[in-house]
Amino acid sequence: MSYNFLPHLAYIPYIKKVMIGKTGVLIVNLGTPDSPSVPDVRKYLREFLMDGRVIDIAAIPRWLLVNLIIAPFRSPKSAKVYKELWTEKGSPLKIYGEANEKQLQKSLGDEYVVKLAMRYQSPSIENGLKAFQEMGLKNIIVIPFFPQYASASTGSVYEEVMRIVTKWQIIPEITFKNNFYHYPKFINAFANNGRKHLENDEYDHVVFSYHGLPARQILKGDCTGKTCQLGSCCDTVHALNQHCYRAQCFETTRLLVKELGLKEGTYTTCFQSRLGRDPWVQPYTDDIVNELAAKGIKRVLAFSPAFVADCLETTIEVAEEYREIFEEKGGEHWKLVESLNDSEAWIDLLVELVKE
Ligand SMILES: C=CC1=C(C)c2cc3[nH]c(cc4nc(cc5[nH]c(cc1n2)c(C)c5CCC(=O)O)C(CCC(=O)O)=C4C)c(C)c3C=C
Ligand SMILES: [Fe+2]
Ligand SMILES: [Fe+2]
Repeated sequence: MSYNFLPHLAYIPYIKKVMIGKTGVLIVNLGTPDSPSVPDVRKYLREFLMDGRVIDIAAIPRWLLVNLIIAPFRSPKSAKVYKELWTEKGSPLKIYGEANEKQLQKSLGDEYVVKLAMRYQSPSIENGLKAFQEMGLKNIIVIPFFPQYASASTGSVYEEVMRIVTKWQIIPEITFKNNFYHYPKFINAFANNGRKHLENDEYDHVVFSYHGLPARQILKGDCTGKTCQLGSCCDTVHALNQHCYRAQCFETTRLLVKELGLKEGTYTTCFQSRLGRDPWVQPYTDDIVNELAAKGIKRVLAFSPAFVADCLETTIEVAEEYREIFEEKGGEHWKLVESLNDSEAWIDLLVELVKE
């Protein structure tokens, strides 16, 4: 029997690229504009807000709302704020994401291939997955950088990953990490960042401010249709409300409070970044800031545990805008606890999420 060896030589260039047996780790954050210019911010807001999981109304009214109202009017205002946030190296959300990609790759070693993706703008989920596909990886782990599950964040990342891989001939094993708000490594990492402030300074009150969500998005996720009334029902996480974003946020606060040894009555959970006129999950952070100042509270430490990297929502909204409101109303000191950013503790948690 003759065997022609030569055609196989044609595969040699691919042998370098194909990494059979390795695991791909796609770390995904929300996304940020390419630059703080008005056109780039407009492009980002359009892509972000046209996502039906973010503005969950019918496609035509959503298109009209985003393209005729929100994007044109909000982009110049948001661009101004992004300019304030921007550093020489770019947007903090992306800088920390790129650092995390390198740090996690180093910690995991060459059995894994780590790639950063953004749900909106760049680097895209599509390009990250395409790179994994070309490498012929054994399996893929997707880690959305959102500690608590929400359809608008984690759910949207899942949908985008599935939209892409359903077109593939071979779909490898894919693991999605749904949330990690209750992992001791997550709680300890945030608590340790806060503890440094609490030990060095006096505070009268601690605020835990989470990204808000339209109330209906939570109610739509209630599998029983009657478990969640957005009130004290979110005070515990149990089998029927385990995916309720608001319940997961309250549980995050409880675990942080326990770790920090805070006394009842000295802390508040609230929700920031309301957009539009529909009711969002309550209490609203701006109301709480006003109430605390009116009660004579002078010194507040603020945590933002819905974000794993400092970004517009923390550095500008929590650290600056709420501080300004608080000080205008008679408060004296308002301080944001830094996020997990590029800390070792965050990378340790990511390693646990990959290896568990
Ligand atoms: C309907 C609107 C919005 C929903 C729902 C929403 C949910 C949601 N968002 C995050 C995380 C981030 N959001 C960020 C910015 C941001 N969010 C919205 C609106 C909704 N978010 C807007 C319009 C913006 C842009 C800022 C502005 O123009 O004012 C960011 C910061 C990005 C950055 O570049 O720094 C993050 C992160 C989560 C986790 C979430 C659901 C729980
Ligand atoms: Fe947001
Ligand atoms: Fe709930």
